[in-house]
Amino acid sequence: MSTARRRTAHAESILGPELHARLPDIKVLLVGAGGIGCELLKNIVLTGFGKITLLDLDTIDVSNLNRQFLFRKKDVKQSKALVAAQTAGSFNPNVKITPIFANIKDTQYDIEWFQNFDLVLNALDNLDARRHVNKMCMAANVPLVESGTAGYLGQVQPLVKDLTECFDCMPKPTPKTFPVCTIRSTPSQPIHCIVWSKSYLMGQLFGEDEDASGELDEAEKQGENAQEIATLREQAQAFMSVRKALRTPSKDAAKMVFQKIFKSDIRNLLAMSDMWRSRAPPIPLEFDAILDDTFVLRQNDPSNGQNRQASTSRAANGHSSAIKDQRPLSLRDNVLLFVSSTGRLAARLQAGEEIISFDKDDDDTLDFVTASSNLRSAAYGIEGKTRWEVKEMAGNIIPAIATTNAIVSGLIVLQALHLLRKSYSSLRSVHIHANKPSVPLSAIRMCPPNPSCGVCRDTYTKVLCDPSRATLGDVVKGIMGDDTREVSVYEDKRVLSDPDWDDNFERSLESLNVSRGKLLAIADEEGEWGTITVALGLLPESYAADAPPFILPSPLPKAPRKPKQAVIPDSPVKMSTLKRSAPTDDDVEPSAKRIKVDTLSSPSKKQRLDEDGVILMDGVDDRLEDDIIVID
Ligand SMILES: Nc1ncnc2c1ncn2[C@@H]1O[C@H](COP(=O)(O)OP(=O)(O)OP(=O)(O)O)[C@@H](O)[C@H]1O
Ligand SMILES: [Zn+2]
Repeated sequence: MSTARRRTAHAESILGPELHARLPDIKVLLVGAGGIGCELLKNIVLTGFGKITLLDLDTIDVSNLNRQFLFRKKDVKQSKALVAAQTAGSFNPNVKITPIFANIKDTQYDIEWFQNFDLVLNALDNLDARRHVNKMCMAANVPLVESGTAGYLGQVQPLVKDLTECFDCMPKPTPKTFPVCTIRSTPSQPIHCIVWSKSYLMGQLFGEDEDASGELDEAEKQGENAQEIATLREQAQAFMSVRKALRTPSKDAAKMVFQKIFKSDIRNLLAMSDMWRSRAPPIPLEFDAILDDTFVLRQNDPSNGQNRQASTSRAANGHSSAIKDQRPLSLRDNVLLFVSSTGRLAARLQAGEEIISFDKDDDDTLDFVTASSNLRSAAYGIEGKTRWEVKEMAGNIIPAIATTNAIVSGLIVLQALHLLRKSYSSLRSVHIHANKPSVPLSAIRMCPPNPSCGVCRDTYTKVLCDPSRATLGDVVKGIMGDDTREVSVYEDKRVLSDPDWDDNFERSLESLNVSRGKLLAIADEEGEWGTITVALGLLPESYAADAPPFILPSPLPKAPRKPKQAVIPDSPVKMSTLKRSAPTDDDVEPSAKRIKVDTLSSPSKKQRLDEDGVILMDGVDDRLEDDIIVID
């Protein structure tokens, strides 16, 4: 037996000769080369897949090395796709892995590009990219295996257009929320202070210069304490001056920010005596006294974690074995960290960075959030957290478990093989509970598509065009042909026209920022007929310059009549309940209302908070599970 034969003997006997012989020619796209992606790449290479395209936008971080076994320390800062392809390529001399170091959302990865593949495997970590790939696969009619893990939990879901539900068939659960005043003025847990610092304070100081009044008006409408809202409004005004200080070279900017946030704002809140009848009032912090070690926060207060830490921190500092990030921080440590991180962030603003938002891997922002959330906690008598803990909580991290990734990756291959065999009745959505030995796996039959899904029920078609010359009207009228129904046209969440407003019809697609890779949705105004979604591609190079600047599909697509109503059973665990994926503004039902705009404005603060998994004002009783923000 030759070496090559011996290498594949097991795979061949498991797969059967027919499928085994096909695998070298199957073109598979693997999106993501992280925890699942590395494991899955190894699996598909060893199974015998021969033509693999591996795409990932990121570079290798030291923190990936504990579970992304295709990477070594020497590879840190290199492209994940390139290194993974190189390492796994050596496992099988017959495999061709094409690595791509890019974002799957880049417009060159359009429907035509997706149609090059027989199968797509997702190994992503965020909802936005997952939804994008789902849409592209539905439009290109390429089967997709979706997957995700969160600690001990995992899920694998094969998705086939017209046969199974797609990733977007079911609305995603709303993120966990906190009422506005819990975040803004009455925190009771460390997480409230962390969310305040990460989502509110960072935005106020280092984010876009915008007005919080809309959000506060809304809070007032919802019946929140009017006096409290008025105070919050005053605070918002005062933020303007500290924002300015941070943007001009000054030694005292950090102290000025400190005085405003931890002294005057707290004093203002204290003035509202009725707020503190049933709650312990916060204590304003004294900058100089803390640095001199003369500040007494709360005497004999057992809940005062940070005073306790203050007394032990000297000892902890002295311990050479103490791990920096896990060291308890005293009040003084937090003030020093606040000053240094505010200084670093201010320097970045002055060097031209316009907006700085929290990123758990950006030390300056992590230090700032650690220090400011701990200082706020101290003022409210809440225990402090170490930098390590803040990173976990603010980064919404559930520790990744290599075993769960390995189980998921194995199951992805099994589902992929069912798809290639077209044994659709064998397809299963599989849920993994790796910490429940009695029922570690549950397999569920696939649900049919949700008839009112705004993604997989669309009729997809393609128009090739020169976006600088073709107009919106060319495409819409061309696709509608002699059909005279009233339609609205959308690109993502933008409304480009509706039956009473067709001003954009004369404009070129380019001027509307609609080009290759974008999708135009033509929706029936009455909602009786399905939506036609047009994928835009480029004209062939040989196309005559004097011919019309677009090529319409032939025959023209016809959307089916929409069913009256749809009731689809929910599946027990949704991919979206799996963590480690930040929700985006897309985190709404697919058919949710769209915004009528010519140019998209920047997201509001409210929206940014939503993206962080926090919606202001909802359910006062919402609680956190294990101090982790379950965000989607
Ligand atoms: N839009 C995208 N295009 C291409 N690759 C993406 C996109 N979004 C996410 N990814 C990749 O998907 C992979 C997901 O892997 P994983 O969940 O293990 O995340 P990680 O970044 O490696 O680890 P962690 O987030 O836990 O530090 C990452 O390598 C990430 O770069
Ligand atoms: Zn769907």
